[in-house]
Amino acid sequence: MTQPTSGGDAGRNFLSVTDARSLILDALSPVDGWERVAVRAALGRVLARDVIAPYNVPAHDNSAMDGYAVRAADLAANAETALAVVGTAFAGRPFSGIAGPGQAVRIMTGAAIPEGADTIVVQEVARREHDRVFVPAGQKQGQNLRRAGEDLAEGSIALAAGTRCGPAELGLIASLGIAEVVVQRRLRVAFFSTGDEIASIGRPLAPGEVYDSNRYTLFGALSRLGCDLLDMGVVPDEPAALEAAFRDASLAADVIITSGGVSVGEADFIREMMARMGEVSFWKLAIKPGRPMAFGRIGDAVLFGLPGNPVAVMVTFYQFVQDALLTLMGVTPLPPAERFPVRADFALRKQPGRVEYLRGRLQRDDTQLSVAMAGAQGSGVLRSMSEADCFVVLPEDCTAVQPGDTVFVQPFHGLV
Ligand SMILES: Nc1nc2c(c(=O)[nH]1)N[C@H]1C(S)=C(S)[C@@H](COP(=O)(O)OP(=O)(O)OC[C@H]3O[C@@H](n4cnc5c(N)ncnc54)[C@H](O)[C@@H]3O)O[C@H]1N2
Ligand code: MOO
Repeated sequence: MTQPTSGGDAGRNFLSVTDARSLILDALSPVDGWERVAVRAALGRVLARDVIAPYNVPAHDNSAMDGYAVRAADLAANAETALAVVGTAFAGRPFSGIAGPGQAVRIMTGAAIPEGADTIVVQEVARREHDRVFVPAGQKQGQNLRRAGEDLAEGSIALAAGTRCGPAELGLIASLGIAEVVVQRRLRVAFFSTGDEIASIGRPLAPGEVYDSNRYTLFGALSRLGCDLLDMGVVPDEPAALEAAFRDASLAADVIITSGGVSVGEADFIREMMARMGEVSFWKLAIKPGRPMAFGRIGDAVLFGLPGNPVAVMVTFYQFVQDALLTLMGVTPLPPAERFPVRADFALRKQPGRVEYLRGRLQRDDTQLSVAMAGAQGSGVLRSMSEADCFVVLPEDCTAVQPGDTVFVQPFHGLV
């Protein structure tokens, strides 16, 4: 395991984002269990076994263009060559004869290359006169041909175990004639919100209450990952209720995600409860937002105690929890974090010693991409999260940003 290092902040030994990620990912391995599903049902699922190509793809040498299948040896180097057209090859209806010396076969895209032919001349350059075709000089042997096994050789790994299936993978599996694949079982994730001030939607707010948004955000994020969800609602700040919720969650799920109660407030029983029921570390991360976070285990379940602030939930989910869940789901390798440099269109002062995730909006003019702030940056302001399309990631040592500076952004597309 990586040794935690100080994230600065006046030497208060905050855990850095990099170390927290390593501590989490090093502690996790894929859950056991697989099932066999039909190709369509594999969308979003993780392959538990390699998919092996049962035959060559393409299965036979075939034409990449509509035109004429010819023998390169027949063609004159510097002059037009006349050939006798002896038949036609269609995709799915091959020419049954042989293309002999001085002969050509009319051929359509995808049709098998007739025996004897080795080159395709596209019809746009050929001149047809009755049963003869005139081929101009300058053709290259083997042109416009797709070779058998060019995409995948029989017996080779078409998709490795650990691949998460998207549309391309479904198509690839189908192209091999495979109807079912073996995938990892779905991850079971239990989640609840904590806090006496948190009200579920569907009733008016009492004074001092706020509606529960975190459970809806988490529902969205977890649903996209294809997890089996156990939504346990809002659990009040009462030891007996919290204990029952943790016990039930740890028996039913692989992962428990909570929000709220991980800081140091007087009503934050949840910290004590987590510590008593399992092996849980409480971290102060060198990050903003999302500073307090808990990670560990209760029974056999992996626990993430996320901070209560709604944007802190999203930042910690996407910077830590998502890759942890993908690891438990068996995804390997993890998709690389996409980051790219753009010009800042804003000014900002920043405390050193922590990574800040700002909500940004990418803007394009004719020549370059830049990023503006997406609105108020408080860690409870979900509106700017909804208006943003990227995180602007300011590293620990950054102390200020001026318009025109280069900053790194992490686009939501592909992340969220
Ligand atoms: N003395 C200190 N105070 C705080 C610290 C600290 O280090 N020392 N950290 C601050 C930071 S940063 C955060 S983030 C919060 C996180 O604290 P908790 O995890 O204990 O969260 P709560 O106090 O329960 O809630 C914080 C905030 O978020 C609202 N909230 C909570 N749950 C929901 C929900 N499900 N839906 C919508 N909104 C929710 C809650 O009402 C609070 O406003 O602590 C700081 N304090
Ligand atoms: O860092 Mo807290 O995470 O401000 O919201």
